[in-house]
Amino acid sequence: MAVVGVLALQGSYNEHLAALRRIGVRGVEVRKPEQLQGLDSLIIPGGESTTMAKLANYHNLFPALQEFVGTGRPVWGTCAGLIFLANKAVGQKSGGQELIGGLDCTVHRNFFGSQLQSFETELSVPMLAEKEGGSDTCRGVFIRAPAILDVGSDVEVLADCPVPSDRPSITIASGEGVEEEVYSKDRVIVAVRQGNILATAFHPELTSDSRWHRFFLDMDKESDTKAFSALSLSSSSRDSQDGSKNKPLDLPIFE
Ligand SMILES: NC(=O)CC[C@H](N)C(=O)O
Repeated sequence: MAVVGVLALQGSYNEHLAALRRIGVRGVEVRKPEQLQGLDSLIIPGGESTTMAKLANYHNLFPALQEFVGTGRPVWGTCAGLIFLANKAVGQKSGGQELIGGLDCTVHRNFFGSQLQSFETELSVPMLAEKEGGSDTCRGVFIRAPAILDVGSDVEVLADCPVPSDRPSITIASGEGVEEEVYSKDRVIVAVRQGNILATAFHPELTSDSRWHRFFLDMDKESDTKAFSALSLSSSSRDSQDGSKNKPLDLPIFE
């Protein structure tokens, strides 16, 4: 059976583990470098990226995480996890923070503003519907969310969303002082894929729609001949576990 690691330093790792359980996949908590060995793939959850980086440093996890991403095994970052995977992050606390990197994009850490500007919206995700069935939208739960300002040529954009009209202008502390941040486009990128790296600025693990978790597991199958026993679930049992088909998307999802 495929073993999916979930970085369990801080943030919504329990919700990811529960989402994996709902589709019959074993997730294991990762807190130490040696726990990355033997994993088929890794999820880096949302939370607070500066705190998570401090804890990752404390446990000397960065070299092992960078090596894991370098092996090409699937890695999915949600929210703070997206920030961790970006090659470049802006809007950081002064002094910045260490990143794992690997995803060729620039991310703004708190693009949509403070915790008070958290929101939910329906996102158009035709790719997800095409690959995993169901509706061509998904519920996007954005909690003091980052967004992706630009991407490299190898990065596929999976979803974007309108920039809220009440989005506050944000100042960025840089080495030279404080800069006003300007974003002039009316839409912003919130989900991308680059090879085996998946990143979402929102939290699919907080909804009952399992399709992002399925899509993540399917990525490895696509690029590798390894078979996930989780995916040998019959289509009827998969359908019966797919909250997006059988009931409205409910929040919150806790177990
Ligand atoms: N929900 C989240 O993961 C928020 C991430 C947050 N913006 C950060 O900087 O870490």
